[in-house]
Parts: sequence; C-alpha cells; structure tokens
Amino acid sequence: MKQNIIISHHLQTDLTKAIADCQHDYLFVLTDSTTREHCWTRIQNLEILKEAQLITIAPTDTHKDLRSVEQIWTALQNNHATRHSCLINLGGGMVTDIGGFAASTFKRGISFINIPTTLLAMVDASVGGKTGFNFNGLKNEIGVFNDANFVILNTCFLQTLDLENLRSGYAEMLKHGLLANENRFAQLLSFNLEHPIDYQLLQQMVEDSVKIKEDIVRQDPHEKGLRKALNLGHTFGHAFESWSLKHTPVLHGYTVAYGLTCELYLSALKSGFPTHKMHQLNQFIHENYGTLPITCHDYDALIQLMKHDKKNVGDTINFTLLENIGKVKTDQTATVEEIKEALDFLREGC
Ligand SMILES: NC(=O)c1ccc[n+]([C@@H]2O[C@H](COP(=O)([O-])OP(=O)(O)OC[C@H]3O[C@@H](n4cnc5c(N)ncnc54)[C@H](O)[C@@H]3O)[C@@H](O)[C@H]2O)c1
Ligand SMILES: O=C(O)C(=O)C[C@@H](O)[C@H](O)[C@H](O)COP(=O)(O)O
Ligand SMILES: [Zn+2]
Repeated sequence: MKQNIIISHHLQTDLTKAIADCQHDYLFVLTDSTTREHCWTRIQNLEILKEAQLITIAPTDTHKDLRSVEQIWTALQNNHATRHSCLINLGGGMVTDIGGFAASTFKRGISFINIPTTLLAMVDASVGGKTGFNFNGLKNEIGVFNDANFVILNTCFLQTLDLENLRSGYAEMLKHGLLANENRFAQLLSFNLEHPIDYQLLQQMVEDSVKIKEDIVRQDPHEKGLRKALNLGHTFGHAFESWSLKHTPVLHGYTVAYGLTCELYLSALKSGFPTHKMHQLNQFIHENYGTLPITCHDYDALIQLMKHDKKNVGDTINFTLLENIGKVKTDQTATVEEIKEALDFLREGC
C-alpha cells in the first residue's frame, strides 16, 4: 500500500479530511496518558471525532509490551470494533508502533491513521510501516510491516515536548543526514539543541528528514536490502536500549546516538570512513547526549543482545556501516575484539 504522508499546516482540516477518506464505522483514538493530556486536547472538539472512543495506555517504552497490546485489543473488542473500524494513533513512536501493531492484527487488520506527536515519531517511527512491541526484554521482537492509511505530520505538537525527547528524535535526524549528503549533515551539526529552539527552521528540517526515510522505504519496504541503511546505529543502539530496560531506561534516540558513535568507529576502522567526520559527530553527540553508564563488565551482555538483531543471518552479527556520508554498506560484520574496541571508544568519548 502507498502510504499517504500529509505535511499538515492545518491540523483540524487535514485530519478531518483523512478520517473522512478512511472509510469506517466506529472510530477509536489511542493515546498514552501524556498525549491524552497534551495532544488530545488539540483535536477533541472536532465534529468528526464526536463519537470517537478513547483508549489510553501507560506511557514510555517500558509499556511497549504485550500487556498494552492486550489492553488495546480488549478495548476494541469491548467497544464493538469491526473490521471496518479505524484506529487513530496519537502519540510518539511508542504509541504509533504498538497501535499500528494492534490495528494490523485485530480481526486480521483494521485501518489506522498515525498522528505523530514527538520529533522522533514525525521523522521516523510513524512512517514506513514497521509496527510492533518489545518482548522478553528485546526491542521490537514481535511485529509486522503494515502501512498506516494516513500519517498526519504537524509540528504544532512539538510545543509541549521536553528538550530530552526533542534531542532523542534529533538522533534519528542525524542518522538520516549521514545517509543523505554532506550539506544535510553539516546543517544538522550546526543546529542548536538548547532553548530557545528555532522551531521554524526545525519544521523545514523535519520535512527534509522524513523525505530521506520515505525515499528509502519506497525502494525497499520490507528491508530486503537498501532499507537496512535506516538501521544505522541500531545494532549497538538496540543492545544499549534493551540493556537499559533492565537498569535505568534510556530514550531510544539517545541509544541510537551512542550506537552511531560506535558504528562510525567501525566504519572508520573497516570501511575507510573519514576519521575527522567521525570525530565531528562524536563531539556533537558527546555535548548533546552525554555518555552511557556502561563499564567493560557489560560488554559480553551487550554482545549477547546484539546476537538478536533482526539484520543477522545465522550467528553472525550484522551492521550497517558507511564508507563516507551518503555511501552505505549493509550486511557488514565485525569481530568481538572490534566490537569491544568500538565500545571502548564510546566510553572514552574521544
Ligand atoms: N517504527 C519505526 O520505524 C520506528 C522508528 C524509530 C523509533 N521507533 C520506536 O519509537 C519509540 C520511541 O518513540 P518516541 O521517542 O516518540 O517515544 P514515546 O512515544 O515513548 O514518547 C516519548 C515521551 O514523550 C511523551 N509525549 C509524546 N508526545 C508529546 C507531546 N507532544 N508533548 C509532550 N509529551 C509528549 C510521551 O508520552 C512519552 O512520555 C521506540 O519504541 C522506538 O523503538 C520506531
Ligand atoms: O524504518 C526502519 O527501517 C528503521 O530501522 C528505523 C529505526 O529508526 C527504528 O528504530 C526501527 O524501529 C528499528 O527497527 P528494527 O527492525 O531494528 O526493530
Ligand atoms: Zn530508531
């Protein structure tokens, strides 16, 4: 299915049109408790949502689990949802991932609309059809590919988003910049992530960023080859995030930023990525994301977690690396010693 991504400048008009285009009998709106407070209020008075039923789950990735999926399925069932009902996912990547999965599997699939409310969900999670949830401590272990019928992308929601979550989303934009070209990457490194944020410039950068993802997904929707580029930073990143779920949870984008540091180190070591560009990114990440509190005693556990990466074949751990900005190499491997060296590099911060 071709995904309709609406770059929205009039939220209420654009959403009303999308809902009307998405034929349905009953309408449901999924929020977490925070987006119910900050985001639902922006649309709840819409005529077309008058009869919509609200489903609210607990927030953050610690609740992106089977219990929340069951809660959504149960609410749909108890409120007489049919195959012709539509679920609107109003929230960050946690809500769009889990809501997309619940909708894709309820009665073998009902339609759904994503309204991303975090920077991360706007540039990444709400588009491209990856849905799912964490299982037994592993990131996105269960899921399906299925596009939302519409994605309504309106940056007005960013006004209530805290700086930490803004930075988290920005890490995926850095990833897109690395996959795109030198200009895009330079622009990203020069943006100031302290208050006051230049939201006008950010809006344009969001549109550019989501186009980079859209373009890759269009060519390879089911990650047979090229789409593995979008997983840059995630072999390490997901291992860090799964590890953190057992200690103190770290935001997805922060773990991606640390993953980019490690994977650019491997890129320089094995694929000739220019070291001065690696240091530039590393400095930006160090200044804006700090460090991950791991020690060398965590290395073996992290490598065990990397063995569950979805890009792996058999027992080799696969990485997406770069030869240069815009020059991607997928299905790359590294020895245990090289992986540990990359982790040392992250910890030493230089
Ligand atoms: N499907 C994909 O392609 C894809 C891509 C990237 C990330 N992801 C997934 O996305 C998730 C991370 O998404 P996220 O960073 O949006 O996290 P999130 O959905 O947990 O949102 C972060 C926090 O911000 C709050 N929030 C959301 N919108 C807000 C707003 N407008 N104002 C104030 N608070 C708001 C949420 O309630 C939550 O507490 C991870 O589970 C990750 O695996 C998926
Ligand atoms: O869209 C993609 O493809 C991505 O890999 C985007 C990632 O930013 C995102 O975190 C995704 O959920 C990771 O997917 P997974 O297949 O590694 O679980
Ligand atoms: Zn990601």
